Amino acid sequence: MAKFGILVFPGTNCEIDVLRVLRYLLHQDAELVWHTEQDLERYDAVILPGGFSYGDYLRAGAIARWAPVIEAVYDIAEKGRLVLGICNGFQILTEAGLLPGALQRNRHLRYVCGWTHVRVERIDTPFTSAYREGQVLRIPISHGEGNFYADPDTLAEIEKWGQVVLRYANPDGQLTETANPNGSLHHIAGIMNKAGNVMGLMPHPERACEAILGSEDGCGIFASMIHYLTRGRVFHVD
Ligand SMILES: NC(=O)CC[C@H](N)C(=O)O
Repeated sequence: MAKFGILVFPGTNCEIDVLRVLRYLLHQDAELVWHTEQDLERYDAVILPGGFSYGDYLRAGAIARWAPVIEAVYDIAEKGRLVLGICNGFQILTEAGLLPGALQRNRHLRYVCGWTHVRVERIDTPFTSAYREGQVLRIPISHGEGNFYADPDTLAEIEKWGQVVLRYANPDGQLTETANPNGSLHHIAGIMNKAGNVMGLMPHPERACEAILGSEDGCGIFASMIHYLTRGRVFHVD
């Protein structure tokens, strides 16, 4: 069993969904952690869930990034523990400099909420080993600022290091214009750091872990993390 800390900032709203998946569906030790916490040493993995931390004032994630708990996130990331940012959590991780690039307002300047498809680009990571290479996942999105941007040099480096984990695609895995819901460069939906222990993604895998909710495709993210943490290595299912 792995021990997960789920960070909660004022305005976070997806923490119970993540807690439910980890505790009741996947039977892990998981608990909520308030943003004032300064020590995350007791967790194998930390998740920054979605929401509207500090009301998205200034920019989504720009204020949460200065919360006391973020210093502790730097510490455990440095030690190679797993850190996953979902939606607003991804925004906070880019603001904190733990992941490259930025999440700008959606290209059409509208909030988008609905189902999307993402193609798994890497399966040799602690977050995606439960999937098949090129597998297309059906996972919902819900954001106003999900338009991934990086300057040309940073984007080239992200691609060169193979840091793109998920790209928006159509159900056949093609990177068509209409499959990109927010204008993200290179269809980027999820990236990791160079070390491979910090990942952020805009889609909400915790909302796609039960068939009754319309998809179980998101569960592989959490299952991969658990496998990595309990077996100590990346595992390929097939
Ligand atoms: N679901 C979320 O985490 C929303 C993220 C952020 N508040 C946005 O609108 O972009």
